[in-house]
Amino acid sequence: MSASTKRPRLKLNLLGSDGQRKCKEIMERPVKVLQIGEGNFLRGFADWMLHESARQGKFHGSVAVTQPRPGGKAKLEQIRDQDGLYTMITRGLSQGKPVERTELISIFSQCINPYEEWDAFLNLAELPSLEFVISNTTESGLKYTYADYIEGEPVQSFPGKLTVFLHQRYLKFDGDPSRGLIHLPCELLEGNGDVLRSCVLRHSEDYGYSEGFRSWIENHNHFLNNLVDRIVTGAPTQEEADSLTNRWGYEDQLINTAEPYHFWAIQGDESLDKKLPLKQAGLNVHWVKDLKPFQVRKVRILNGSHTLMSSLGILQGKQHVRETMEDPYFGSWIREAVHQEIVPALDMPDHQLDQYAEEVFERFLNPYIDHKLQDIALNTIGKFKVRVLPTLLSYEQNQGNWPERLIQGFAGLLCLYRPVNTPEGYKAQRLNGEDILLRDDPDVLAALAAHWDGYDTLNRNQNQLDDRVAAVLSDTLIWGENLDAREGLRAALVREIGLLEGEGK
Ligand SMILES: NC(=O)c1ccc[n+]([C@@H]2O[C@H](COP(=O)([O-])OP(=O)(O)OC[C@H]3O[C@@H](n4cnc5c(N)ncnc54)[C@H](O)[C@@H]3O)[C@@H](O)[C@H]2O)c1
Ligand SMILES: O=P(O)(O)OC[C@@H](O)[C@@H](O)[C@H](O)[C@H](O)CO
Repeated sequence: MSASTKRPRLKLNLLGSDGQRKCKEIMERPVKVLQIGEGNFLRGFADWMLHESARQGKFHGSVAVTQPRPGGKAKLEQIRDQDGLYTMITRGLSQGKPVERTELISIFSQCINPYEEWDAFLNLAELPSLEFVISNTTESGLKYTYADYIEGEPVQSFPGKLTVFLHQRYLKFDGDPSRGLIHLPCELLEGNGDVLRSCVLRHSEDYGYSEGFRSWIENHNHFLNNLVDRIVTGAPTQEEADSLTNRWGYEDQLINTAEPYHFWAIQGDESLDKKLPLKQAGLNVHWVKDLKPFQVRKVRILNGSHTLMSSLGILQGKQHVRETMEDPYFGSWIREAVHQEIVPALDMPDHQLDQYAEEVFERFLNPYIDHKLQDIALNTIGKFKVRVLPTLLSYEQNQGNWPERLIQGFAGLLCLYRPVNTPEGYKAQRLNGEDILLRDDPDVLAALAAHWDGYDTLNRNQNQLDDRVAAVLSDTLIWGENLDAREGLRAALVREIGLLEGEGK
């Protein structure tokens, strides 16, 4: 029997009178935010920020949390069961020093399952206090999916549900411009605000809503493009959870963990910080005119170095980001790749980028996080095209030669992605001969499998390798362009692949 089964579940009445008073003081504030999504990320990011601002007496509101899809009601029930309370543990290194903070988050005042409580969900739309909609439904949730709306029945998709919700608000307040909402979709898509707005407009046509409604959406609702950045790692191990249960005297089923670093860039006027006082609460939130530099910086440096290290690291038998960073060879290699090749290829002041890169390395070395390379490697080809390839190409354009380490990373990707179709899916071999499953676009994997079919690393000659690399690089289905037309790229890759194959023997 685990230690946790002997203890009561976290509830308001388990807290001392001071604890209850502090939590209630926030939870009894009017609902200002509709939250669509109850996942780890939002609870470890936006809710944690709103709680901090509320705790400081700056944000005078609370959050109504709702689940975004019919499945997964368990998490919402856990939230309800714990009176909306959960514990947030922030830990890692900050400026080289270990940081650990435990906070009880009490920002949820309502908890609604739209698939069972459709009317209660729509009633939230009529609240005069409501100002914001914050969502995170992964990249799969923020998209248009045609579906009819049958009055009284819940809409399945997130944008479809939001459209009906907004229509209810429009009718309730007779299209009052001041009742429009501010939308912050946190999904990691470029132009996330624009995407959500266009989904809502398409659904409003599908549902036959009036021109007046569409104009209210376009003119009086603000869909803000934004970029979120924080590594939120969710529940701790069962062993640690049991030990915390014993220490606290109650069980919290919703413990969440995250790194200290947090960053939120929102494309919008800074005056909005009066309504959503996050920056003034000292949080690392930036209201910006142009989100693009922040997006490029994060995608090329943080996500780019993740992607770059994942293929080479997996090929060489590494498991985690920290382990890769701590390896004397790989650790220096990734730092040099960022400072000497990624940063110079970006059209931004180097000192700011170098500083950001150092923060990223510190995050990668977080002793509390085991971030699996194989998780990062999910859909690597697509990620490589967005996160690494543009850097490689602009470096060559600016400097007139191919960047050594990015070419090595690309060669690593080409060596790993020689898939063989098996009953379990497309598999590849590491340098030590071990099989691993590749999780990528099946059409791309099939094309790569065909290009490498029959290739034998032990008995090939230079021309055979050259031919195979030419076939892969010129495949526009894989890269979206003929990369073999880029002068010198094939030769540089063939050289590095030759070295990697030599190492593997
Ligand atoms: N965890 C992190 O460190 C981190 C950091 C930055 C961004 N993100 C992004 O946040 C997203 C969610 O991560 P998480 O850690 O909260 O995961 P999670 O599994 O805890 O939560 C996922 C949430 O998305 C919803 N969802 C999933 N598929 C959906 C769909 N098809 N339609 C509607 N809703 C759907 C789930 O119901 C749940 O609310 C990821 O896509 C990730 O890219 C995560
Ligand atoms: O989440 P993905 O799969 O798109 O990318 C893998 C990592 O690069 C990513 O999760 C980062 O850790 C995250 O984007 C940090 O904010």
